[in-house]
Amino acid sequence: MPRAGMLPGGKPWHQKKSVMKGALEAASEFFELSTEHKEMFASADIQQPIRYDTSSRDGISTARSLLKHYANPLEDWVQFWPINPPTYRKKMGDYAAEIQGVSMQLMEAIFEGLGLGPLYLQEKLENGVQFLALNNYPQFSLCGDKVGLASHSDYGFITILLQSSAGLEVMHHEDNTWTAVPAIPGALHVHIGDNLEVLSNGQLKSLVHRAILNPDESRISIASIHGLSMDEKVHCAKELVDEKHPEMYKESSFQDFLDFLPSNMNNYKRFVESLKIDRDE
Ligand SMILES: O=C(O)CCC(=O)C(=O)O
Ligand SMILES: [Fe+2]
Repeated sequence: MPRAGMLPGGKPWHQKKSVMKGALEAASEFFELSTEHKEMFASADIQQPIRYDTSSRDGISTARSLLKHYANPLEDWVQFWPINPPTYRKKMGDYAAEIQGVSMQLMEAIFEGLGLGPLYLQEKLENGVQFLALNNYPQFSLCGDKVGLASHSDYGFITILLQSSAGLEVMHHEDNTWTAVPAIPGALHVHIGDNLEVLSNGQLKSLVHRAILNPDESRISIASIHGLSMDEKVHCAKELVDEKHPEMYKESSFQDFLDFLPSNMNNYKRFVESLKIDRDE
């Protein structure tokens, strides 16, 4: 077990806190620059496989802007990251590496809890996808929509989220009500994604969440999504399937999810619902 004052991953707490602070600074500087110099970010600075987007309604930029890029292994992806602000790659890289370590420790504990052993899928996760989604939300204004990001569940096994101020809300499975997740300085929020629901054969459920605009200030969140590599299929762990607990979900890969998204997302609250095997047929 981690000692008090330490997070899994080894570094003392105060060092991790400064890594988190650095990531929020880098994200905030990136979004400031990208708003001021849209043309620069539409061309040279941003290449595939990185995506920068901003949405506006009736010409007013009410909704979030976002930057998405891969992060693991860092040495393969960092070359695609923004070169401006100049500190971006260092600060976000330190954060990404730290969080990848934290995710490995959390996955060990989760697999142990499921009875699969702490080393289950370890190598595949070490070489798996880490996907960073940086979100920049404007302050809530009375004329706009209060929802900055509509309800969804994340793909992958777990998401580790850092928020600059409050805005994240999570939905209870039992009654579909929303609870706000407080923004505690230096705290990370972790939730379960669709892959872990499939792998655990339904023992764990992916969490539906959304982002609400903050009435007092603009807000940044950094979601780090952890999963297997792009084409690797995730299926129910065979150790968790028996006569009493038949396989509940079809297998799928990250790539299947990306292919599914554009046309189907409106039909399902969570991607994982499209994978459910109907046993009444
Ligand atoms: O901004 C937030 O708090 C949530 C972000 C999120 O859910 C995502 O990027 O998938
Ligand atoms: Fe999410």
